[in-house]
Amino acid sequence: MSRKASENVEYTLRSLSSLMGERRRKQQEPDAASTAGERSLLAAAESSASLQGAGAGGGGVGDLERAARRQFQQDETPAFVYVVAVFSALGGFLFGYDTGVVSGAMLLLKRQLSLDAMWQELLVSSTVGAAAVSALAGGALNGVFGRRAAILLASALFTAGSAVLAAANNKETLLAGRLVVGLGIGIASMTVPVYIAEVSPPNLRGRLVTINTLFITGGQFFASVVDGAFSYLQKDGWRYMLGLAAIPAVIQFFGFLFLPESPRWLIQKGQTQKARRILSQMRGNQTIDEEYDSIKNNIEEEEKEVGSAGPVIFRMLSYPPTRRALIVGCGLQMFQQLSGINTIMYYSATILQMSGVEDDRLAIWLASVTAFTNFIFTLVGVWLVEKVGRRKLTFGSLAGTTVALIILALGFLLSAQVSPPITFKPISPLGQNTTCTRYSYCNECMLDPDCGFCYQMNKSTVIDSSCVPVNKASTNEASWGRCENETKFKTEEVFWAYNFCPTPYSWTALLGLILYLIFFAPGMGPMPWTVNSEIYPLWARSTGNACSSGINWIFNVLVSLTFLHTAEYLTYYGAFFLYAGFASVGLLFIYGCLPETKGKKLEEIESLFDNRLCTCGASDSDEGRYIEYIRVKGSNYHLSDNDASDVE
Ligand SMILES: O[C@H]1[C@H](O)[C@@H](O)[C@H](O)[C@@H](O)[C@H]1O
Repeated sequence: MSRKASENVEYTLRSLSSLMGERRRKQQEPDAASTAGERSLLAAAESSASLQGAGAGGGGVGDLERAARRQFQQDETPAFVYVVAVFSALGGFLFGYDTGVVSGAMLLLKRQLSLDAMWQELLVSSTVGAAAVSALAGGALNGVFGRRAAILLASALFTAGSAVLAAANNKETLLAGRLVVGLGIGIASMTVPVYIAEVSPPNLRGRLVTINTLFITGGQFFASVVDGAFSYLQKDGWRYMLGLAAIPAVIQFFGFLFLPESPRWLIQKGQTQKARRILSQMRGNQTIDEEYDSIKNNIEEEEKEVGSAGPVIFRMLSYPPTRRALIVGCGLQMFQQLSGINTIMYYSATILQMSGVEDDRLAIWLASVTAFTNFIFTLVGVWLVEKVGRRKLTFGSLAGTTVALIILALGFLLSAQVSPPITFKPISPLGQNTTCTRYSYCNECMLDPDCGFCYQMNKSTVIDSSCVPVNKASTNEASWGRCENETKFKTEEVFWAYNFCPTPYSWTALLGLILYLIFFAPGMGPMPWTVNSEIYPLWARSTGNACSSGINWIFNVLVSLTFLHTAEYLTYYGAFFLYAGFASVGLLFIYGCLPETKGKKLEEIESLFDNRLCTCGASDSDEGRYIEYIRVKGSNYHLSDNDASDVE
């Protein structure tokens, strides 16, 4: 093929790709029209290329294009990108570990340090509260100091917090340690998905960001195993549980000393030379010119369009596409928490006990089966995200979650309906007033956190049942009476139920629990994080993620802190019906407002929010559309005129 012909083709394809890569200029321009425009441009380029090829001696350009296409398909993502993703996702692991481990640690801690209910609650929720604050503040941190610095800070906080916790000698020090760890979790939760999204190639972005949630659920599973293992070590077992997190934190810290900054952030800060080098490293044998140009053009255009004056959050709110993206991002995070995932995880031991598992330790181990199910099905999400896309995966997942919540609620409802009556009212020892002995049915007794149900079994019927106060130091036994201790359980042949009632319908709740995790884990678990990492333009990315992660943590605290009270007022089944109601509203929201971002370049995604909010359901037919950018010629690494600024 003649040189001239090949130059022409390169020119045509180059102008074509820059035309397509260009962000939508007019926000009023309808999506469908421009899509059609892009399609016809592609077709036009293809026909002009083959015409030129024919003119230049037959089939040359066709060959060239085919070769380019082959090359494009063969391009392999360098292992380095995976290394970077895995090291970053250690942040997710720590997030999961530190939020998961506390329930097991608390069982031992409350005995050893005689913690009352307020202190127990404080130690659990202080971490989540601190995470909310630092996630919100993490936006500014990320914007000014970069993603790498934020991740380094998060791992330093994790390490310091874990060391303080392992060495703590009183509850105040424990609280300080939990706060420090919480600050680390918040920063990691908002930075890691952004960082991974910014270094990933578009075709792998969803999968790599979803790996972060896989690490979160992996951390929760590992925490439950550690809890089980150290629960045998009654004295100081909690020190190991809380302190072990320092190991992955140190690994991440040292790893990140050698890992690079996000090239997109560097370009934004004008360090273009360094950015090119890192981008080349991340893309291996693929050309980076087009990606680099498109990031750069994008930043310049955005600065022109949105300006750079005033706080980012105000600019985001006054610019319709980012305002819509923010609503979608925060909405997704809010509905993730409102569907009750953390209540399910936290109370899985209780739900399992309800289904007939009476041994406490067995329930702790079975809770790790719950965490394992959450982990394994997140893996299904990692596999599905690039196949079915974010929108279908999230919608399908939430639909299944809603059904599972209804089954779970029905399980509790049935159990309450056939709740065994209280047939035996013991007299409390002198000076011990209690409300427990006033209840007439087990389900009333179970909803009172101060009381437990003590009963005997005659074949499969509950007999001689009473409601008595629970031992404050251990919910495994009553504070007095027939269920006072293990020895009495044997001599009196009684059983003790705290937080549940023995009924023949408990399996329904177990079925609901399993279905819940199977549906929630692949979609609603990871997608809010994944989608948020990609829907904001660069200038708004850290702030957007800070806000949405903050919302996630705020709703996390609200839902988990209010669960027991909600259950007290609405009963258990009422609480799960309420979550099912929230999840149904979430379904409408996702159907109407969540666009598909699969396969798109980060720079193109903003245009998905050009249209009025809640019109996404209408553009479903466009979902399968995929535009492939092919560069025929180009070099990976060269100095451009403006790059002289930061040559090292
Ligand atoms: O995506 C994660 C994941 O689903 C976890 O299991 C849950 O505990 C978190 O709250 C959530 O943000």
